[in-house]
Amino acid sequence: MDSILVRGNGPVTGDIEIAGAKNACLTLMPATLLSEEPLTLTNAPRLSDIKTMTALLTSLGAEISSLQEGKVLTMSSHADLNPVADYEIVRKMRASNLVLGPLLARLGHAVVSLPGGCAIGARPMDLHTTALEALGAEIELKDGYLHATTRGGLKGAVHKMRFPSVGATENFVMAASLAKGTSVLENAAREPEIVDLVACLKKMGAQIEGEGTDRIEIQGVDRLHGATHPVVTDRIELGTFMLAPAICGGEVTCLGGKLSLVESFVTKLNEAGIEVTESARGLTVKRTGDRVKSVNVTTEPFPGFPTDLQAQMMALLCTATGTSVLEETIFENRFMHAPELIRMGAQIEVHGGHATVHGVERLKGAQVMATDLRASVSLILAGLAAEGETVVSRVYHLDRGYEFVEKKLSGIGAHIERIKA
Ligand SMILES: CC(=O)N[C@H]1[C@@H](OP(=O)(O)OP(=O)(O)OC[C@H]2O[C@@H](n3ccc(=O)[nH]c3=O)[C@H](O)[C@@H]2O)O[C@H](CO)[C@@H](O)[C@@H]1O
Ligand SMILES: C=C(OP(=O)(O)O)C(=O)O
Repeated sequence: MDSILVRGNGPVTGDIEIAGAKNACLTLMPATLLSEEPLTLTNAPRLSDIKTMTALLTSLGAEISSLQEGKVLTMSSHADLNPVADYEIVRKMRASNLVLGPLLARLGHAVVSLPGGCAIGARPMDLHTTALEALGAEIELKDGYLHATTRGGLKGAVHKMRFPSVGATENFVMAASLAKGTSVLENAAREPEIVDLVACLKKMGAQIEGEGTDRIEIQGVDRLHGATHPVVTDRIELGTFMLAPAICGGEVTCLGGKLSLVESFVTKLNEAGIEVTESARGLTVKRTGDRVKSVNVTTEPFPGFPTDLQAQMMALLCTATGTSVLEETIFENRFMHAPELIRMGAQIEVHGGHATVHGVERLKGAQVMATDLRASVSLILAGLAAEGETVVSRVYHLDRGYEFVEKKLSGIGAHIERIKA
């Protein structure tokens, strides 16, 4: 397994290009199952998760070509589709569950392996199944697979979720696009990736209103057609790279970055003493002072502070002046980077969903292990702020969500290299 070697760094400067969003691409790709006509995505990120979704959709009968070094994906689901999403692929990636709604809508039945828990939490599927049941699906768990059927197709309905789940919102919206009549989802998730999915579905002929609010209304149509759609900018990759100058000092412009994607995150960066300015090119981040100030952070559904930036923010706060408290409200086990940061000299106490970080002047390089995707990049960021060398092992997690990370960070002057296994 590859590792990443990072050396403590001086200030970073320059431009860094932000890719299309993993979490948008992973819901846009299954939308191909909703139509017989081709769906083309541009600005796709080059990630192992995208390869996993490609393998899953191919196993279901979709034809996918990857063009322009993976930046363009053309997909077509005109063939007879296979309704079974096999455990061997689904177990690799939680987002595989996003084929459930589209398969059900297109075929009237689907058999999708339960994705199971993962390092950051149990991540059940009840919000997905109850949302699809509201549309008339009958869903049963047998041998580790969700067996979903409809009698006479999906029917529009009003459904309120107990929590604004991102994935359940996406499955509901995709399924309801081909249901008979009007559907309303209340307490819907509002993430930009959902707005992006709806923008694409509308290009395919879907009739949807309210995306980006907590009430989405969908008027079902008989069929959807082909479309071409650019994947929205990855706000998590954006936030991650914005932290490089915040941690090392310097000035970096994240090309394509938009304030509207990362507002709550930028509020916290500003509180910590980091300057962020928006221009037509992107977001420019500058750290002028010596050390950042401590800030308290609570993760929340969008537009709140994203859980997917909590680990990286913790890396920054390890060297802040004073004490910060990070509260994780989305996932029950998302502080696994804390013991690794402690190996680097950080002073962190974790109690349930709270982590208290007492800032130290400097971290020290160490051998650390990546436990999940965002944890891995938080250790790289911490390594850039540390004295000496840090080796982050198990970086296959990193490759799920960050394309060419060594190249992108070296481009702004970071000392980082991959050690091939
Ligand atoms: C591919 C993708 O887009 N992944 C993102 C998506 O994951 P994902 O769509 O899985 O996240 P959800 O919004 O569904 O999960 C949020 C919370 O709801 C719980 N829950 C979810 C579904 C369910 O049926 N029952 C239930 O209890 C989860 O365990 C979790 O505690 O949103 C998360 C929250 O912003 C991000 O961290 C992930 O990066
Ligand atoms: C948790 C994440 O992804 P996934 O939902 O695909 O596991 C993430 O992107 O940080």
